[in-house]
Amino acid sequence: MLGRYSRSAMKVQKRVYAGETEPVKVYCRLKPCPTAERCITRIDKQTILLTEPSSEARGNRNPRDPKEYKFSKVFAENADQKDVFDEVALPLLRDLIRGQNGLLFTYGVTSSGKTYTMMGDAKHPGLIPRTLDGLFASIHEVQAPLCVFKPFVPKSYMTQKEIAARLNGFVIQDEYSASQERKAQEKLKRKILQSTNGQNQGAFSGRKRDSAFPEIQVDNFLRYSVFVSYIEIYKDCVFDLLQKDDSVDANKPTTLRILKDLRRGVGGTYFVAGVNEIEVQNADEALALLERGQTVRQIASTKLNAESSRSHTIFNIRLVAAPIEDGVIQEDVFISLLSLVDLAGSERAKNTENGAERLKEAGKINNSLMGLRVMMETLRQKQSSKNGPIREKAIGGDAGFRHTKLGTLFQSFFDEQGTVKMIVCINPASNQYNELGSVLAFAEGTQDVRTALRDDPYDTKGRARKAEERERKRQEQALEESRQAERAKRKAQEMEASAHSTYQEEHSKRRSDITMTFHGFLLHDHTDTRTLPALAEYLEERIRRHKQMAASLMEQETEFARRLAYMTQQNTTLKRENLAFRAHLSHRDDQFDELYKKYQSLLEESNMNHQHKIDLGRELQDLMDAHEEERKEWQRRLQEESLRMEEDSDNFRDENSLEDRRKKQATASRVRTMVQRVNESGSTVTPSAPTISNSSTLDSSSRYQLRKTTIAKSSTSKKVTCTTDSANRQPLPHYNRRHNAGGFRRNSRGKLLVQTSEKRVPVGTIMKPSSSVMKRSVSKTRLNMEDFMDVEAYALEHQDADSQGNLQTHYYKADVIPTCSGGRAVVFSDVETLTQTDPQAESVEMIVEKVSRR
Ligand SMILES: Nc1ncnc2c1ncn2[C@@H]1O[C@H](COP(=O)(O)OP(=O)(O)OP(=O)(O)O)[C@@H](O)[C@H]1O
Repeated sequence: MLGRYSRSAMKVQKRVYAGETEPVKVYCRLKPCPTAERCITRIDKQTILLTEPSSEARGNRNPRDPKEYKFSKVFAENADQKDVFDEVALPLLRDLIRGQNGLLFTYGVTSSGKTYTMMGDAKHPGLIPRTLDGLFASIHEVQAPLCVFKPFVPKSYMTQKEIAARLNGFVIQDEYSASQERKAQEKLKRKILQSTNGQNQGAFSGRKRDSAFPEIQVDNFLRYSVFVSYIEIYKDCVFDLLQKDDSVDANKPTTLRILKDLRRGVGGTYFVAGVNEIEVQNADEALALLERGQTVRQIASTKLNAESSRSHTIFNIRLVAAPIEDGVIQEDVFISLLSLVDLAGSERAKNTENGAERLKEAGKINNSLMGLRVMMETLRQKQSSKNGPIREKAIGGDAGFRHTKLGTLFQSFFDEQGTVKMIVCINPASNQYNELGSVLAFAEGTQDVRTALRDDPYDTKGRARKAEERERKRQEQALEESRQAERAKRKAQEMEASAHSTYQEEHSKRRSDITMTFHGFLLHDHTDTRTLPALAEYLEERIRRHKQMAASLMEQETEFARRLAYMTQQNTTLKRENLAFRAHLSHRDDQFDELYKKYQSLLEESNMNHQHKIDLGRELQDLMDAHEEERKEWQRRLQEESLRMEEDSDNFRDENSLEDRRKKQATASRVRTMVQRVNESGSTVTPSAPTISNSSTLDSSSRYQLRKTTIAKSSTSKKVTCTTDSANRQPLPHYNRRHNAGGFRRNSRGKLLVQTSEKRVPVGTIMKPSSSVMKRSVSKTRLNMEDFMDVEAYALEHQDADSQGNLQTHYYKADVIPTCSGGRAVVFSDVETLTQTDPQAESVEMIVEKVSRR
């Protein structure tokens, strides 16, 4: 619960300076109200009275008492924008130029004039355009060239501590690098400004400008630059309204990226990481960016289904300054920030339109506004205790700043970092009564919160100390130089004296020569014709020598002047080279940074790859180990198995050897009886001719019966039948058309080329193609390519001997197919083999012989 606010703040009116504290100043601005009935009356410059409207009071059993609220100043309904600027924003602008941070926000119910106060329009420019105009009017003579101040970019070799100390800060660039970046910066600005398709652009360019600004003292020993950024906070999400990469078109609502990272930067102020901050050189540029931001906001809000007034906007002006010495801007950079905030309208949920989304939105807005109120109240309570802490940090960070994005960004200003001011905008119409009580109570209570200014923000003491130090060094140097000059002078005097004495000696010698000679010229009278010509000759000689000496002196002078000019020229060239070299060096530095970054990332990648390689090696080793294990296991099993088989076969052999011997003996006696019988009949045994038969009639029990295989051509079934003994009956093979003696493509009508061996053994058997094919065949022993051109089939007859020495004739059959390149491909499709054996070789005697040998 928020407590009641006291008015003690009003007592603290005196201006405070660095190291001291001051209360948050709250101003009240009344919006012109056309209706007659109103609930707010301005009593005096600082007081307003809130009265319950008669319409409300009639239905209320307990009518509320009128209540007075006091503020730093109450602007009447007819107060113009300039009045508000002079009273509220001008001191903040002064502070900004003095290096102090400042926060100014407008607060109030929807449509109470917050945006009007902050922005205004071309005819009535609000606080932002006026602040920008005032700022540039003050610093234009001491403005640094564009891009001399460059936002700090962390380098890969910096430690986290070094980075943290300079985050969101600036560095100084040399002229060469600045000129390199200038074009890119201009291009970026153009791109951002053009990206709104010119919508709403330039409304402020024709704004009404004040003829003169109150003079603001600037430090002439500093050089300034201005950077602006513009963000929106909607439903506690931060959006960059100057984001550079999206073109903004009313027909194509843009998507604003959410920036999540709020960080503490240099000087302890919070900033939105990744926000686009643009250097501007005049108020028009800054306002064009502001308008662009507003257009983006309107277009984006259409997409978000939100009205622009449902979000908070923050326009940040950062003034960057650095001392200049001997025309060179020094590295000591000072930054001050002025945040101009247009808060979303505070309204009660019951006043919002129906709809869950709207209620949620209102809830978020009220949350952040309520967060703000809670923060203020906590600070107020803590600070109200005697010698209570001023800084939020000293309070222990429990003031609730970091619960919302808005709170986090406001925190810096309550942390010994600057001045805070608030304008509470009031619509005095009577229908606003219910809203105004809480708004005014909060606004009045906020005045009890104190903030502290930064102590010596431009480090005036430090700079004075440094200036003293420099002066001391300069004096010491001057003293040393004067001593050296004295010494040199003395030496020069000595040298001069010695030269003089030498000269004197020489001169006196010459003089004495002359004098001596003169002594010889003793004129007796003007008719002394002996002395006078000699004297004239002597004088002429003297004159000639003088001329010679003058010419030599002139020559020496010319030579000296030439040398001096040469050295001056050399010096200028060297200076220029030195400058170029420095620029080059800085460029190299940047390149080095880039390369170092790349090197780091490659190193990381290589480390990762190395680790990956180690992991893969380990995996491979594991797999190999597993494989080796498996192989050993299999070997072991194989050994076991072969041992077992050996044992089995030994047993089997033992069992069968007896049986075998018995069978052999029986067979031998049977054959012997047969032979005997044949001998008795007196005839010889000849193998029977092959017969066409469907079955064997031989004794199936005999292991040595003659198997007669007959190949027959059945005219009806065209099947090859194979007769075997019934015990070893095999499944009947099927006839394959390919094996037909034709064997070539069925419908082939082309010629057949038969290649036979030169030393062909005539077989004269069945292995011949069908007669129709044979009629078209050509037989050759040696072939060349042309032979294949007009044939469709090819047969190769090949003969050799088998392992028994029997003749084998192979008949390879192939189709000859033309190829696309005009050649011929030979595709073998079949082979017939005929083995011829001698039936005599298997005579009964031989069998008997064989059997008896076994
Ligand atoms: N002091 C004033 N003088 C003249 N017109 C005003 C004044 N204050 C506000 N207005 C007008 O009132 C209307 C609403 O004002 P404005 O948009 O500034 O309200 P707001 O508080 O910013 O609303 P929201 O919370 O919706 O953003 C505008 O048309 C504006 O021109």
